[in-house]
Amino acid sequence: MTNPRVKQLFEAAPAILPSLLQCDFGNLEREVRRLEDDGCQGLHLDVMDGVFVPNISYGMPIVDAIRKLTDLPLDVHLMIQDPGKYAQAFSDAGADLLTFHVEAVDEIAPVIDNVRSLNMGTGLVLNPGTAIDAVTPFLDQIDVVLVMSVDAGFGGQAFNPVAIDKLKALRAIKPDLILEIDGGVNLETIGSCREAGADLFVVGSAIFRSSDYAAALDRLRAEVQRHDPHSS
Ligand SMILES: O=C(CO)[C@H](O)[C@H](O)COP(=O)(O)O
Ligand SMILES: [Co+2]
Repeated sequence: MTNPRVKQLFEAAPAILPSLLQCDFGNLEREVRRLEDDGCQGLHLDVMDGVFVPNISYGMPIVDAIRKLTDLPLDVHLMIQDPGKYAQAFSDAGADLLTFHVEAVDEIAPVIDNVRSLNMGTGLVLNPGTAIDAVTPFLDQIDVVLVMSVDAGFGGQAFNPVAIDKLKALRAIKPDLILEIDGGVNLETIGSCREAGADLFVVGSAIFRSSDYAAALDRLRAEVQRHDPHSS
């Protein structure tokens, strides 16, 4: 991995990545500063097109605005049809790690090659109903598998435990693969994700519905530490 911000993010793992979907967009700079001050090691940006998922969030201009606000690694989760068509634009906007859904493309390999050629970290995303067989042929070509624990499209949904078995299976297949989990991750669910092998934890509601982000992040980090499979 040659992208220095992605390298920095992976070295920080296990790490919590706030999903900005539910942040206060009217005060974006204040939100980003708060998360930086609270010791976050990266930000998760959810791009939804109203086609691949039944919801629209934001696109390149917001990624670009956040890039100008911070040097933190930007993990851009594309929930869009035909992601390869937009890889260059998201690279230009400042994405460091670009993840796209296997369900959104007919041919996965050319999109991986496209993202890699732009020197971004590359990740494949699996919705809860998609088996890991969809990503296993590509594990040597990618940097991350993002396992969804909700159907992509909305924040604030309940955690689907099918993700736990997928994390364990992927960890068993490739012990050094970076595994990311997204959807319904909170104080009750984050520990089992860590035990199952997750390295990067996307958290939206459990941070942004709290009045004290720092305290919410500290509690989540303590729970990750408590469930670290490497500590006795
Ligand atoms: O990709 C996503 C939704 O499709 C978001 O990253 C995710 O939902 C985060 O929010 P929450 O922690 O509230 O589930
Ligand atoms: Co996401």
